Amino acid sequence: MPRFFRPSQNHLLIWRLVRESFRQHALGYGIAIVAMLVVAAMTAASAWIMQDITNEFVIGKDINRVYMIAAMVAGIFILKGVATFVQAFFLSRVGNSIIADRQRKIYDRILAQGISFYHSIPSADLITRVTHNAQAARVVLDVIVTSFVRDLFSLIGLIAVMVYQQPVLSLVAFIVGPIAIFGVNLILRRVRKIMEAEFMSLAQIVQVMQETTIGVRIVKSFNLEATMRVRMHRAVSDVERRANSIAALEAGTSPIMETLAGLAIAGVVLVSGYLVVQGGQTPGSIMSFITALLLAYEPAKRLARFRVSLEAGLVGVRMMFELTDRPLTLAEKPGAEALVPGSGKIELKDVSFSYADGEPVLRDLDLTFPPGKMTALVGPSGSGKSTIMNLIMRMYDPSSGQVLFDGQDIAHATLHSVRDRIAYVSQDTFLFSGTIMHNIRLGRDGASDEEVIAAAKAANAHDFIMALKGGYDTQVGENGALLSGGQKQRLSIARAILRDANVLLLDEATSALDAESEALFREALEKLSSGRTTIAIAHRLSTVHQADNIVVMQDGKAVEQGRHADLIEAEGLYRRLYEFQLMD
Ligand SMILES: Nc1ncnc2c1ncn2[C@@H]1O[C@H](COP(=O)(O)OP(=O)(O)OP(=O)(O)O)[C@@H](O)[C@H]1O
Repeated sequence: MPRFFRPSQNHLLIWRLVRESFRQHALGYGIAIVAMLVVAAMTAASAWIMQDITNEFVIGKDINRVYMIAAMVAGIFILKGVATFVQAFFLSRVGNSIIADRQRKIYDRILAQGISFYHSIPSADLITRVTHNAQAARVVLDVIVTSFVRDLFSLIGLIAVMVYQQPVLSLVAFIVGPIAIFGVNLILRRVRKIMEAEFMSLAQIVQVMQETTIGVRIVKSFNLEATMRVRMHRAVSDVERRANSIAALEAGTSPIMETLAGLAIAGVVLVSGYLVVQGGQTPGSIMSFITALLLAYEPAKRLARFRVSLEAGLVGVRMMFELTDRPLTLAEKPGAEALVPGSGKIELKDVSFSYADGEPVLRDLDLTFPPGKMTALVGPSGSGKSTIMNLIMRMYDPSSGQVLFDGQDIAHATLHSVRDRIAYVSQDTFLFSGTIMHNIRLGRDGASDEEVIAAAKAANAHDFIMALKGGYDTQVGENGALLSGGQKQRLSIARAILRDANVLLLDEATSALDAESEALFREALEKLSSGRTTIAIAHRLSTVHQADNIVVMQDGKAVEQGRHADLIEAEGLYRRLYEFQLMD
């Protein structure tokens, strides 16, 4: 797991989280903190008043004082109840808003990342982070606020009562505290390790689930149910085991605390009994002291466990900052400007490129894609065809050289303006959840229903859409599961037609369509490509026949160029590919 933060930097992590969150939610936290201070004060007051209760009842026998004390007791508890409500209400509201906020921030950052980021982190890991890490931020802040304000101030108030009432007895209680804290801290290191491992197992569950749903056809047809079940059950058991370990560790703090507290309280009872019986002290003071001691136990216990709870949450917070702090893998240059629209001429000038630290995939490539013409890219698998498209869409920047749109280097343009010029029809059509209307309209935000229908007609999709029961309002299912391959392709053409960009990138599907679908698709494509700068990764003979120019790629270089007939005549690589019925 990549780590930006070492454990010793926990305090920096906490400080950053607290600073960012408190600044944004100052009012909510302010109200919750005031309410917590009231709770702390009322807790101390309830211990204090035990003195009066005991003394007046046992010794004073004054009925008017009893009324007054009863009223005070009622007042103290009502005030404490109201303050507890206010504190819980505002803390939850702020907490929920922090989760929502963090989720938005994590998602926005992920969305801003370049494509290589997505290849470096498994999607299941990202999904788990969006859901769990934001929760962790809330947990950590809740622990900090309740511990440092409510518990700490309650404890201070109660200790003040204890010391005031019985300074000597208080010493007995104070010896025990540090021992308990030391014992609990021994547990810390293991909590951190287990939490990190638990996160990985959670991501594993999401991953198996994703693969099961996306790959359900393969799972079923290859009888992979048993294999998937084993993977899932293993991941689930891992999470279960780790959750149990955490529970055991957290519960492990209780015996330490209970034993020590029991000993302390027994000691106090012994000494105080002696003081009352032998020393002639008033029972009221002792009662008040013992009440304060008993009430101090819970906040003291929570404070002692504070670091265990914090550590568990910090694992998620650390991962969250690690994700949101990651530099963008592809960013706009400062002062980037929108491309000035032109005829649609695209050039690659002396372009070399390699993915990450790998071998060069493109080498000193010079290519020109003339405006309004169709260029077919052909070549053996792995020769760099898709990489050329990636660079034209600026999914990556070249290692050296330039990609020019109408003479302008796209590395200096805004990403939006580059992609706005392009309509991309990918090999595997991707449909989003929603209706057919929605899916086509993604081509151009704000297009009217009529424009969508016109695009569908031009893409030869209108007739099949109308034959569906729901027409344009038919839900396509996850990634278009309810449509055929040919139908999905025509929808993606409709989307590209609607986009009306002057550059068309077409990554032709390798899988064959039936003759009718193929004919409908091809006709739609011809309409789409006419008058646009079209670059097609071609797997079909019909495409290369239609192309104005064919670029033959091999090992990252353009080894041949020309029209179909010329290349056949040249008897080079193209001819061999052609004789093998083209491409891969
Ligand atoms: N994201 C990536 N990270 C690392 N290497 C990659 C990545 N994508 C492609 N490659 C490598 O780059 C080389 C060129 O790949 P590219 O996809 O451009 O070839 P192609 O000609 O489109 O192949 P095909 O016709 O099989 O799709 C291949 O060796 C491939 O393994």
